[in-house]
Amino acid sequence: MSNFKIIETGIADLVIIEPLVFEDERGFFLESYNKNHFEKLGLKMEFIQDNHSKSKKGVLRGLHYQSKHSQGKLVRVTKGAVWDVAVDLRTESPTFGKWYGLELNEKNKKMFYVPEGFAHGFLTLEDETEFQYKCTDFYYPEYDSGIFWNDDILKIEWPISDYGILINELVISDKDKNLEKFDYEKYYF
Ligand SMILES: Cc1cn([C@H]2C[C@H](O)[C@@H](COP(=O)(O)OP(=O)(O)O[C@H]3O[C@@H](C)C(=O)[C@@H](O)[C@H]3O)O2)c(=O)[nH]c1=O
Repeated sequence: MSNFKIIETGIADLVIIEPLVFEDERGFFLESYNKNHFEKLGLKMEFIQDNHSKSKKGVLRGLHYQSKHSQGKLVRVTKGAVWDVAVDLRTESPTFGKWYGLELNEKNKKMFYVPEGFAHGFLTLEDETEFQYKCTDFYYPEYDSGIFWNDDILKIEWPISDYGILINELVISDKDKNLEKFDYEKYYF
């Protein structure tokens, strides 16, 4: 018996994790990580940094990766909602350059494991969205890298208008507005 259910995405190692939610008259309880249960499901990783960000609706963060010290990230939303995206940057992977996206929100309580060798980003769909994640490596600003969110080759289908967000009202950091294009010839990982 596991407290977690794994859903495959079609991209190797990139999985959706549904925690078992125990509800009662007080509210709910869930395990957001359990080393033993994860290992029994084939998810062997060691987390060494936890992060938490809060964003208003229409914020787009990403697509980020570290060129060295690549981070695996176990991501989830504890308040609000995001549309979360991972891009396979593993040069030898049959799905190199492919992306997968899904909604993570406080109701569905889904988690997403984005392994090392991927770029990651998200769009917030509600105000006051809180995003929390565990990482398998530390943050190294000198290796902080990324790919432009609206890259012509990746063609990520961000559900911007579906949520009544106007493209020219997206809130994106200056750093993220100036990220590189995706390059099939580049060796990422
Ligand atoms: C990511 C990070 C940032 N910082 C600092 C640097 C900067 O001054 C401030 C904000 O950083 P950023 O603008 O890079 O934050 P943000 O855009 O939220 O970065 C995050 O985006 C998502 C999509 C990811 O996948 C994460 O791994 C991370 O890259 O926080 C840390 O001190 N440690 C960290 O681990």
